[in-house]
Amino acid sequence: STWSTPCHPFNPTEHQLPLLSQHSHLTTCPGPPENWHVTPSPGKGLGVFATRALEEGTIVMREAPSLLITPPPIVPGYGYNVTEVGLRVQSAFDSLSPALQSEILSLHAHFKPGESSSTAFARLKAIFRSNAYNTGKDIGLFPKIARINHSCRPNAGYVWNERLGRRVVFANRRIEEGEEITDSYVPLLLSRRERQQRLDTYGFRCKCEACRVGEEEGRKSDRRRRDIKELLGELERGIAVEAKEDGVGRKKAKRLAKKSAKVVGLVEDEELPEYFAKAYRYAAVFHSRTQAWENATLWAEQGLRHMMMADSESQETKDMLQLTERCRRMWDEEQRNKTSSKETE
Ligand SMILES: C[S@@+](CC[C@H](N)C(=O)[O-])C[C@H]1O[C@@H](n2cnc3c(N)ncnc32)[C@H](O)[C@@H]1O
Repeated sequence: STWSTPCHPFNPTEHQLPLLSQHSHLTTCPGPPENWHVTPSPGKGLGVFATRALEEGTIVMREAPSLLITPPPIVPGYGYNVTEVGLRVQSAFDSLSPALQSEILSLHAHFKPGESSSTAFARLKAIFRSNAYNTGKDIGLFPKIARINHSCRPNAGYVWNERLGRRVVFANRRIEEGEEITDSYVPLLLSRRERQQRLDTYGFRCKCEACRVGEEEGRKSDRRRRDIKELLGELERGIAVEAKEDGVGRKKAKRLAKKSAKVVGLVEDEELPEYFAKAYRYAAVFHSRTQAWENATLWAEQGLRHMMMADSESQETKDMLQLTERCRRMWDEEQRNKTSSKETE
């Protein structure tokens, strides 16, 4: 990745290019070539495209926010006080270098119908609304990541990495050379209509491959996403409850194991890698509760692979590694017991 070489040490102020020019060894070091570039995307303004094939898990970008605000408290039933958000954005913007300010001002701004676009304040507010991402408890603008267009079946995932202070975008499946890199602006477990309602804020009609399908295929996709949401909710509640060792407990564990296998099938059919790690983890946990060690191990390994892509050092990933090791040990033991009982026969 761009940031992991000695040319780009981790430094929260690295976006302030004028400072870098004082360190000639930094500016003369060419660094690795980017694996993406920004170019027009028909019907979508600019977009980000892969300059070479990117294997699943490849980090596309790691970017620190250029502008970050802590939002005001949400007013119940109303949301954020928009003017207050705007004032915080303006004040953060005013403290930036001219280079960063002009990078931000070059970003896309979508104005709502009837909204004034005549003042600099109105433009900055619209830019923020059209491009910002939630960043932990804050909201941030990432000018490079902001060029990534939306898809309801995105080929890139992202996480806010608190330790690095960066948003990380990675390929969640193989991306071909020349293919547009996409992420999602809205929760994906909504129907086409609900997703479109949310995307109206950004001022476009989604024509991604998940939305472009015929009515029947579209209805199937809506149903799958709704089922995934319901099943994940049920499994989430089930995981919090210790499995009982009695007959009722075993029956319940079997039922949940079956549902976890079902949700894996659904996220795979719907091609939503964003939910793979979650689904594989549930499948591993519930199959371990039924002592189906082979399946539990295979799913744990898949879950671990996907969590490693997002953040190899997160607590979630460490917990998954432990679960994977436990499943492997238990499966090995099961194999050994089978072999020795055959030998004694
Ligand atoms: C965060 S910006 C993405 C980069 C933007 N295309 C640009 O030129 O800077 C969001 C804006 O991009 C456009 N956009 C993003 N995804 C799109 C899509 N799937 N179809 C059409 N327009 C899209 C919309 O205008 C949206 O308001």
